[in-house]
This record gives sequence, structure tokens and C-alpha cells, in this order.
Amino acid sequence: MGTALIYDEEMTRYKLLWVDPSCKIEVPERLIVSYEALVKSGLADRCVSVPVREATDADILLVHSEEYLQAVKTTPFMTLEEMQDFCAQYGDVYFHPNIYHCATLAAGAALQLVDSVMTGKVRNGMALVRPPGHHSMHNAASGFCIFNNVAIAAQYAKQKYGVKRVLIVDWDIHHGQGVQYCFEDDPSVLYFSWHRYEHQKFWPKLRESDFDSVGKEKGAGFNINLPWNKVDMQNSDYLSIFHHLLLPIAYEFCPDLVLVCAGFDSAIGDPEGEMCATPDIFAHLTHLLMNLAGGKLCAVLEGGYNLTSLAQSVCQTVQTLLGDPPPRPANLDGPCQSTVESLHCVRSTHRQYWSCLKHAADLPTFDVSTKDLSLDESLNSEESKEEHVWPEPPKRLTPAIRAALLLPDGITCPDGCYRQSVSECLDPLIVTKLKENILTDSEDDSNALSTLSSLIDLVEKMEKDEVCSGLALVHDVSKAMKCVVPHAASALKNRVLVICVGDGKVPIHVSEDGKVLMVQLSNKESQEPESRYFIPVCLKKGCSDVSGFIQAILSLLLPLGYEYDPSLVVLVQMSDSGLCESMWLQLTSLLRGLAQGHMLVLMQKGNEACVSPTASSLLGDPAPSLGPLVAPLPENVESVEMLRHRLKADWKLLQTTAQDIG
Ligand SMILES: NCCCNCCCCCS
Ligand SMILES: [Zn+2]
Repeated sequence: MGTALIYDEEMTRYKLLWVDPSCKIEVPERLIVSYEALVKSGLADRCVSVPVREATDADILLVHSEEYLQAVKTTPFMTLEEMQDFCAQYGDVYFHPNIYHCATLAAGAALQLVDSVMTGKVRNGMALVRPPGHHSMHNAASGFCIFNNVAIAAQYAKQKYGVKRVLIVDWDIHHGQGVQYCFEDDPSVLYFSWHRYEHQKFWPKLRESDFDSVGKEKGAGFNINLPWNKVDMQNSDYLSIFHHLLLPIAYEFCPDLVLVCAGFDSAIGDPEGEMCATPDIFAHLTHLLMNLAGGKLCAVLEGGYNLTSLAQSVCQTVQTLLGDPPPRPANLDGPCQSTVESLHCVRSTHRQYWSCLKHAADLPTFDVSTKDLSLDESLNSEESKEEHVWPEPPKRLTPAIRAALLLPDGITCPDGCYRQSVSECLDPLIVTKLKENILTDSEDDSNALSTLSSLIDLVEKMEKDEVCSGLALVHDVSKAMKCVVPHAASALKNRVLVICVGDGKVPIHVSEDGKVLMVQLSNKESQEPESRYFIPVCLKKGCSDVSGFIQAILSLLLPLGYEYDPSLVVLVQMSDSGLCESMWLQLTSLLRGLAQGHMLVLMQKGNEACVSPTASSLLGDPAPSLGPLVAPLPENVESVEMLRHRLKADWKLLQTTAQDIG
């Protein structure tokens, strides 16, 4: 199934008709440059083009009042003065004779996207729309928004498709107060927003945008606000919030549908956000959300006012929706002090609502001074804001072969995959090396030899970018590891992340040179980590504690993996992993976000049934939903927390509390 792209140039046909400094950034060119970039990069052609439609009155009344709709319907016939008067009652929004029509198209586009995804016509998609929606409220326009496109889409999905749980992720740099108000008391819609806040000094300057607005009545816990109290936030800050706040809760919530208020004013260069996160980070944010709800994800454009970073960010998002692995994240640091404080506040506030936050520390006690209540720097004059420049995101060329499989005879190669031939011509050099370190002479050499040398051949093709990912079903995964990992570590100029799932003894010693980072997920009692680069994660009752396992992946393994930034990931399914298939597929899909998708999966013969589902993950298909999660085993949360505590001195992306970073 494909990716829908919804766009109609009619939505470019309205603009600001008078002088208003607060609205001048919302221009038609925002849509034009975004769509043109998708066309120019060839991404538009890879999408399924879905037409817009006008939202009906009934659609709009799912969120807005009758009187507000009627009032907006009169604007096309207003004089300029009447329109200016009409706007005066709202904040930072303008009207135009054609904006009502465009607003019905923007909302209709979001509904078309929901229809396309919910009927299975496409897997996911993006709607490029204006006017944006997330600030508009039941009775009012606000912040360039007329109708709340995403809120209407959520209500529509619940009403028409009986969707039980909708996750709305708002990565726009402004707080979508309209969305928050709409679902405040509704436990079926989880609204997550991060936003520039600066202790209530940044627009829309609302007290209820702070972290302690958790929703009300039955909706308590289903509204999550992450305030950015400083500007210049970077990729590490964004990833930390996903790893330690949004994703653990999102997996526990287990949505049937994910809607994204995809605003790109949170990207570098944007005059509103003044952040430093680069456009490629949206590939990772998208990728990390794509394994929820079985991949049913609808991204709807909100803000984004720097035409260069907007276009680049839109392309990064769409290319990831199409299944291309994200680019390697550039020089990640740890989260900054302000981020960790906000993270700490939100996690401790929401601890009572979410079992994955059970171990979140108590609210940090800040002395007032850290709130720097002096006139904040963000109000400084225009000229002192230096122009940010950033490198164009690297071309995400996808190797000709997305997945190469090394399979024993008799096992069919799943569609879309390339069968790696068991190499006949054995490289004598390799043969001797294998004979020396790995093969015992008792072995029936020919078979083992050819398999292992084919494995090495596969790794080399990955290194040369001829193959994106690989999967090998072998007699003995330990031997395969002993053959592949040292070769990759020595041959590759960079780092190899090895993830072993299962209780077997890890057959390779990990040196301190950092060329290999080994993480073992097993139910073996975790002894002291042998070295900084060997991390045993002990999960009681094996991996049957799915929620304990997924929390370990999200809050420990992924931060480690992103910080380590490997050039190759080797994922080993030991014989006795005991892992349920859906958890295994979540792990495979999530790890694809590293090393630009260069992942080699080693599976023990006997797991034939798991080959084609794993192959589809390597091809970019989303993993099936894990289903609603029960609370993780306390001892598993405990052991992961202990490990995180011990490792955070070495790995900054593991930090989650103000003390951690102090
Ligand atoms: N300096 C201009 C102030 C604009 N304030 C409203 C912003 C609305 C963004 C919608 S994503
Ligand atoms: Zn915005």
C-alpha cells in the first residue's frame, strides 16, 4: 500500500490584503514551494495523488459552532473594512474573500486523507493545506487558522469509522490550544503538543499551555504539553522527548489512528520558532510514529514560515512515509538543561496516569531564579537574530536492493526481496580466516564455509550501498555473528551496533575501542556490564512482558542507538528468544531508523515462519500494532531504570531528570 499526497493549488488563492505584521508570514508561497520540492525530488510521483474535497457543514460542525460557521460564511461578501473589523475580534488571523472556500478545502483534505487511510486505499499520507487549523476553536479563529482541520479529522474518524483511540501529535512550534480545548475531557483522543513557551511569554501566552494541563474529568492524562522554555532547541532535544515521553505513552495508549499536526515552524531558520533542529529530524519523528496503529498515519500541514526549511522538512516527512529509511542523524548531543527540566516536569505530572512513567522522579524543585523572569531575550530587536544557515539534507538515495536474503534451499524468498546467492567462488583469503577463527575442522566445511562467506559478501554489499538491509537464516547464529561482526567492525570505517535477543551466550568479546556496541536483551540475571560497550538488559520472564520490553526499547535501546549512531546494525534472534512476533517486528522496524536502514538480521534455522514478516519490516512496511499494553512487570521497569541510571553518565541521551544533567 502506498502513501497519499493531497494538494490543490486553489488553497494558494488567498493572501493578506492589508498591512498586519503579525500575519505577513502566512503566504501562499508556503504551499507552492512545498509541493514544488516534492515534484522536483521525484517524491510526488511515488505518492498516490488523492483529490481534495470541500468539508461539508456537518463536517465542520463536528468541532465548530453553528454561529461561528455562519459568521465565517458571510466573510466572502464583506468589504475590506468589514473583513478587518471581523478579524479584530480574533488573534493573529486574517480573512480574505476566498479564505472560507480554502478553509473548507483544507478541512476536506484532512478528511480525504482519513478516508484513504481508513479504507485501506493507502497506508499513510500527507495533506499540504492552508489555512492551518490547530489554533482555531469552537467559536473562534486564531493564529492564521479558520477551521481546526485535524480536530475535525479526529471526530470524523471516530464517527464514521468507529475509531476508538486517536493519537494527535502536534510537532508545530506553537501550542494547538484549539485541539487541546476540543478534546480536554475526551479520553479517546490523546493530544500531545510541544511548543515554544518561554514561561508563558511566547504566543499564544496561555497559562493552560504549560505542562500541568493534563486534561480534565475523564480526559485527565490524555493531554500532554511539553513547553520549550528556551529557543535554539536541537535534534537531540526533539529525540529525547520522543524517546522518554511521547513514545512510551503512545505505545501504552495504543491508538487505532495517528494524526500529525505537521507544523514545520519547529525547524531551523523559522522566524517564529527560532529553533535549531534540522529538516532531517522530521524523517526520524515520522519514522518513530509509523509503527503505531499498524502504520495508519495522517500528516496534515500546520505552520512553517521559512520557505527553505519548510520545503526540506516536507520532503523528509513524505520520503519517510514512503518507507525510505531516515538519514543518519547528524552529531547528536544530549538534551539541554531546559529540555530536561520540562521533560522531568511533564513525566512526574503524568506519572499518575501512565504506568510507563511509574518510575518518573518527583517534580523537580526549582528556585525561582532558574525561571529567569527578567525580560526575556526573545523580545530582542529584529536585527540581532542572526540568520541561521544549515546544510541541505543529504540525498537519501535508496540502494537498488532494499532487502537481500540469504536463505537455505527450500525456503521461498518473500516478494520484493533479492535472494543472495550462496557464493560458489570462495575468496581464499576469507576461507583461511574463517577456518582459523571460526570453523572447527570437524565441521562439514563446504556448507558452513559458503554460508559464512556469502554473509561477508552481503555485509560488503551493504557497506558499498548496493544493498540496504539483509536477512540470513542460518544453522548457527553464534558462528554467523563471530564471522560477521568482527569483519564489519574492522572493514567498516565506522561503528557496529549488535542487538542480541535471547538468552544464549554472546560469542564475541566486545573491545573497549567502541567499534562495536553490544546490547543483549534476555532474561538472564544481568551481571555488571562487562564494559561500556557491552550492555546486558535483563527482562524477567524473557520477552513475554511485552510492555516491559517495548519500554526498554524506547527509553533505553533507542537513545543508546541514536547516540552511538552506528553505520551498521546487526540484529540477532538467538534460538531461545521467546519473543512474540509482533514485538520482534516492532524492534526490527524501530531499529531501521539507525544506520540509514543498514541492518543485517541473523535468525536461527527453525524460525522460518518469521522470515517473511521480518523481510516486510526491512522493506519499510510498518509493524503490526502490539495491542493495548498492560502495566510492565515492576521488576523489569526496575532493572531498566537501574541500567539507565548507571549508563546515563556515559550516554547523554538517557538523561531524563534535572539531577541527571546537573
Ligand atoms: N510574529 C508573528 C506572530 C504570529 N503569531 C501567531 C502565530 C500562528 C502560527 C500558526 S502555526
Ligand atoms: Zn505554528
